[in-house]
Amino acid sequence: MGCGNSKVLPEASKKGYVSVVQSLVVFSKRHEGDEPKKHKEKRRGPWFSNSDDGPRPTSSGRQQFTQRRERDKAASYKDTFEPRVTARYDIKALIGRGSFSRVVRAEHRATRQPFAIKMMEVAAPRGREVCASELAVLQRVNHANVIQLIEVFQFPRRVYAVLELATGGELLDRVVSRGHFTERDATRALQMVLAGVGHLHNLGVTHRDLKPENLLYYHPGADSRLLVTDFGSATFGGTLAGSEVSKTGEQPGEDRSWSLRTTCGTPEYMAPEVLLRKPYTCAVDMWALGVIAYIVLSGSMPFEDDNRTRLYKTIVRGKYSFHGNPWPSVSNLAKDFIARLLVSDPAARLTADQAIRHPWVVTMAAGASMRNLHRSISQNLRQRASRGSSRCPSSGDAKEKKPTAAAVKQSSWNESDALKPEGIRSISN
Ligand SMILES: Nc1ncnc2c1ncn2[C@@H]1O[C@H](COP(=O)(O)OP(=O)(O)OP(=O)(O)O)[C@@H](O)[C@H]1O
Repeated sequence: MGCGNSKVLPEASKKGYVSVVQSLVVFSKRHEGDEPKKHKEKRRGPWFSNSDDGPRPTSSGRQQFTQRRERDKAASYKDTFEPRVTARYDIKALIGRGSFSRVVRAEHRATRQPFAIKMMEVAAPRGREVCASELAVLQRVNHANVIQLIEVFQFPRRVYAVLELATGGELLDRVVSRGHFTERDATRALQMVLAGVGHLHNLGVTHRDLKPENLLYYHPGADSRLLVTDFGSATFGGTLAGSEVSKTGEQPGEDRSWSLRTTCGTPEYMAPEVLLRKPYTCAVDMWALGVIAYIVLSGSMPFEDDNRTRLYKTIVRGKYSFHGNPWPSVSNLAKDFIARLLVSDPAARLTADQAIRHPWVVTMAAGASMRNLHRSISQNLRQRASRGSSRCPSSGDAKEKKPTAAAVKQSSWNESDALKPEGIRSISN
């Protein structure tokens, strides 16, 4: 993930390893209207060409080379897949790698439907914990804006999760590639994310690693759903009073503690209470959504510093500004929306249900197209990308990953970088 590969992992499910579905789960037909069908697989080009006119054209020679390389890689990965998996799915190409996973594009042999298969290494305890968190959540969720789990194959050293295949690219890729981006476009994207996150929170799930690269479009079409993905840090717990889970009257159990403590996530998106090592709730996701809204509207980060200690201090102080382009062109309502999410006091932060009803989201999504913010957003992202590339040499893994996330892709929390809890506390005093 970006520059750093190590992260503090969230706690494993106290129930131990989740029971996984080993037989085919009937694929829900709920989104028949927007199946990807013949949408082409997203080309993994860089965000920026030399001009502002969009991605650089790719020569057919280079395309052939890339396709050949993809095929070769797929062939080598295919060999490592369990025969029971390859008997049902034809492995087509490697999509990317995570800390404990490989994601491939695959085709169901009988139906020819495309899927993503996430192969998770579970031999080591850390990988097992991440896999358990991810599956525990994915087995519960069912929402148009959350990636859907289709089926799971479990083996002693590896678990294969068959997922909906998202071919539309990451949120920011689309912002950049459109050539035109308005507040209306931003609210449409945020509405979908808020709907997905609201569903998670109502189920008692806190995602804990919301960031633009974990928001994927289902297909490249303009009408695509946006999906919340990557549940490796997610957990049950942190539910706010009034959510469906708390309304059921269930008592907080071992697995469903009402406040969370583990420090995990990606530094630039971490809420102050996480950095302060206070017990926290799903409001941390709403802070992250405030950061995401800021980025989507400006191409810059509200909290940013090469020095992590200074970064954490800035976050804990809740210090950010709406200075520089394109902020003078952005509506006050949009700024109000962000300001109500980037609130240091988690209890005063908007919930997902409140945020989706914020006047900016409601009126702008229904309104006419507004000013084009695209040029400033692209410029800011490009500046970040060039700064980032000089301070974050790519790791071996990064080569396999989409280069598209370069500008805002952030390294995950690294314990060795962490402020001592007392250090952070002294900031707030
Ligand atoms: N269902 C999916 N459809 C399409 N692409 C996917 C899907 N799930 C994951 N990916 C892509 O596969 C790559 C690897 O994802 P994965 O979740 O394994 O790791 P990660 O989240 O990037 O890293 P980490 O495990 O360190 O958090 C990412 O680029 C991600 O966008």
